[in-house]
Amino acid sequence: VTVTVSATASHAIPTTLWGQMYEDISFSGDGGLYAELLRNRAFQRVTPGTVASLVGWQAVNGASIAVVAESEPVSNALPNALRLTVPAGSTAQVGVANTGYFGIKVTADTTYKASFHYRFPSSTSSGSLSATLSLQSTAGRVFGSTSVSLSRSTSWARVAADLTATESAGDTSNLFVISVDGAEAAGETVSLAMLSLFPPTFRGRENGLRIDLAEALEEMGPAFFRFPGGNNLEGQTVDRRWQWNATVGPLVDRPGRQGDWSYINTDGLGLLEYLEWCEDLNMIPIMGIWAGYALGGTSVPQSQLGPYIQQAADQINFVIGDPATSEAAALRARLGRPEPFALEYVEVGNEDFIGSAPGTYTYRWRDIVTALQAQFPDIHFIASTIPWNPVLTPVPTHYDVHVYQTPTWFAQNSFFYDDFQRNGTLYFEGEYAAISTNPNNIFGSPAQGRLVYPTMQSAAGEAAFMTGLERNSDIVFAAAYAPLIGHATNNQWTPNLLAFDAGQVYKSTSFYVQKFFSHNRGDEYIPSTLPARTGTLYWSVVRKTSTSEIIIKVINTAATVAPVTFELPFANVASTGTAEVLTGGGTTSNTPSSPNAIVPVTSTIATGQTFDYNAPPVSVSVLTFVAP
Ligand SMILES: O=S(=O)(O)O[C@H]1C[C@H](O)[C@@H](O)[C@@H]1CO
Repeated sequence: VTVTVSATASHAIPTTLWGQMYEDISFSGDGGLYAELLRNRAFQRVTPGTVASLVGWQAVNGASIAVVAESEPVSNALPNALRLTVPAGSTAQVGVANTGYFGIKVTADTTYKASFHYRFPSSTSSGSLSATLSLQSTAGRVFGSTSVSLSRSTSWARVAADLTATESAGDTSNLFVISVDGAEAAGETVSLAMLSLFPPTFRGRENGLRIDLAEALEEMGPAFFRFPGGNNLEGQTVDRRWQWNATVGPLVDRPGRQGDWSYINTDGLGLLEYLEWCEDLNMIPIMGIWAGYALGGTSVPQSQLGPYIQQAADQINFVIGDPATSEAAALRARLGRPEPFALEYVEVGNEDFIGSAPGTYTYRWRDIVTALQAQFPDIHFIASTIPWNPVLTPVPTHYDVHVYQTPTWFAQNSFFYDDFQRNGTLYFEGEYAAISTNPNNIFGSPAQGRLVYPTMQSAAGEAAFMTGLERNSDIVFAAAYAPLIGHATNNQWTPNLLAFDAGQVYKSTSFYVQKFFSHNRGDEYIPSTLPARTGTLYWSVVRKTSTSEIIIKVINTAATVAPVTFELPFANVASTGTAEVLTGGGTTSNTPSSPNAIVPVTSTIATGQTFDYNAPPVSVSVLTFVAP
């Protein structure tokens, strides 16, 4: 194929084009990006006395443990506590252990920050009781420990201590243990609440993020961050929706909620943490507000939307409001952030094209946006229905389009936006991923074609589609693969851009494609010969004006080499450039057992006003060279 590149750019590429969609799904937040190591740390939303109430916890050396509804709870938000009773006659170290979120990684010379609230409901003895906090293997090998002194007060007290591991554990089957001397504490009962164990966090932020996951997300070079969902914004019922005000302030005041992906969310990673994360990575937030529809099918009647619109206004004011005029903004100031954050985009709901949602979105969108646009005239509100269906007023300026499909669909639909009318509307390709090879059952099981991890074929299909998003970035202002993160085995959705377990992060083929495009976005699009719409070879040409570089992305979805000749109209094209190439077997994935099966390879290539490039079978190539 010969590709003739035009001399002039057609449009500027929005700096917001490539970013991340995040929600707590497949333990991507609790147990993943959020660095808290203890599972069920505050017994939030559990029913005392049930087996589920003790998930993550186990007795040590004969202690009796149970989650109870505390007669005097540690806070209004946290009604439950773990009651630990030391049996009479014991001489061992007796206590309770947490197994973490499917394991706990222990690294030598690392300091962990432990803390918990406690009280002795019926203190029979006086004086203080020494307790040992330790990190140990399930076989009892102690990697690090420290001791704290518990005053035998009947009212709640908080203890915090650093715990340094002196050796690394061989695997992640480890426990965090709180124990007391059985003889000294025989017969005594202590209540434990709001327990926590943090490893070092990304940029050392308190209540922060797991370093290896955060660094992988940073490596992608995202321009925006959409949160808090996705389904996890919506709730199965109205009262289970995500509520911003329940996710800010001291952890002891955060009640948590039943998330929409089968597990309880601690909400320890909350609105303020999301906003600080956006600033740390220089990402613009695309913030979701709840829009009156719960996933179980309930829409709030139009006459009852008022309080929810007010809650959304407060959420926005928490982000950008003036502490002098908004209570929500004053709360932000009290939490240490008087100055506003940057916010330009607010998405109204999520996937309101499902079930009965479109029918009520007409009034939900109208009443919400009419009220909020008046209060926040500089915010762009994004509609989450199918574009133009239903017809909405006020007319949306932005739509969020989602698609989960096969690798072939993505390659064959890279011209999806070429035929869209240019009427000022902008599009957010808010969720897309090749998730199955079975066009007749996209959302089925692995046995039915569902991908467990991205493959080279799925990544190449997505890359082909992304050349179309780049070509149409005059109307596509942002795009994100979804889901972003998922636990390798304990998940509710596959494939995920990043997989992880307690020990490490696994970067997928699709992760590298997202990184390729994000790091090589360029700032102006240069038209060229159009690829065949339903062929197997796709490309896009951009210019990075700051370095006078031309960047050509070439995607070959065929199993055979694709020779391409590029003809450039520029005078001084460098004679050599670099090629970053991701290629491998079409069905090959990076997995926990083969984490680096397919990784980018960089090489030098010959370039010039006219040059040839052989795109390897099933490959994504980024060719970069200077052409001043
Ligand atoms: O069940 S789905 O609707 O397909 O769920 C999808 C779409 C939804 O926005 C997101 O939360 C989820 C996976 O990323």
